[in-house]
Amino acid sequence: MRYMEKSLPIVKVDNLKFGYVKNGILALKGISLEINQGDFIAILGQNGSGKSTLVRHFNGLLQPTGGSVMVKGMDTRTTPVSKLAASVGYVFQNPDHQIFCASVWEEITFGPKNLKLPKDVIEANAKEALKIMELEGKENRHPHSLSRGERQRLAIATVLAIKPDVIILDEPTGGQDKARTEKLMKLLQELNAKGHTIIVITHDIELAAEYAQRIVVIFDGGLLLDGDPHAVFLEKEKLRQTFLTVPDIFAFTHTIGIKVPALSPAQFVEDFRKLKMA
Ligand SMILES: Nc1ncnc2c1ncn2[C@@H]1O[C@H](COP(=O)(O)OP(=O)(O)OP(=O)(O)O)[C@@H](O)[C@H]1O
Repeated sequence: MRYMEKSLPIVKVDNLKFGYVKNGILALKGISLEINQGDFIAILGQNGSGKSTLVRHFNGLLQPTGGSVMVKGMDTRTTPVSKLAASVGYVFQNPDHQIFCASVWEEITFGPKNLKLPKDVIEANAKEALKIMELEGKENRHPHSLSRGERQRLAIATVLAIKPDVIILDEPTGGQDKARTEKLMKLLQELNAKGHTIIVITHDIELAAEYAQRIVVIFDGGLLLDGDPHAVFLEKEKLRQTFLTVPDIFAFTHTIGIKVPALSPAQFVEDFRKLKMA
């Protein structure tokens, strides 16, 4: 069921601060951000800038040290993680931090069972997720006997089986080849078109440019940039500060004076074709 309260942001982050107790690191230094239903966001930033720490607040894995995070109007500090899990699914950067069952089938049905979904819905969701992630026929395998790429896809499938409003993927393309990466990003686009809010953490600015409608750049625990890819890519100074380089095709088409610079080579070719036909 998609979130219908359109007047409210689906996730509202207000002056979020977070410090890790064990080493005293202040990972988030006061971030404010509103995520709307249907957004497709790429979160960029250097290693250790706070990207994972930020998104782990969205499903209650972490609780704010200061400020607040509201999900569908629910304060994550007072809402059980099990309730948040029905709305926000988080795919870990390392699938082995997520996978713990003895078989693929157990793994894929664990989340829906925990949410006490009806048996037939659990089965249907699990089968659909396995099909989408091309893991059919591997139901009885031990997850740790799968390849790294397959384990990554299983981790994604476990979240898809819950059908949460918000799907967060922490560097989902690690361990996937180019074809699979493209397939995964296209799948995320389809899920987005069905109303799911998609948040992808990535170091791949080209990927962000091609698929995301909004780019958020985190720098040293703070929000450096937030906007559509064109607006963000024009902020050269700020991007330089965090060692991000705009995609070559954007830089090229911007330099030669194209009014709306291309975000991907495919888009450039498409724009050029249209121009020729006009
Ligand atoms: N479990 C933890 N315990 C203590 N400190 C942590 C923990 N996780 C992250 N940190 C620290 O918090 C800061 C932010 O880390 P975080 O993992 O959120 O960054 P990131 O932008 O996701 O990095 P990467 O791109 O490397 O995944 C870093 O200084 C990191 O060392």
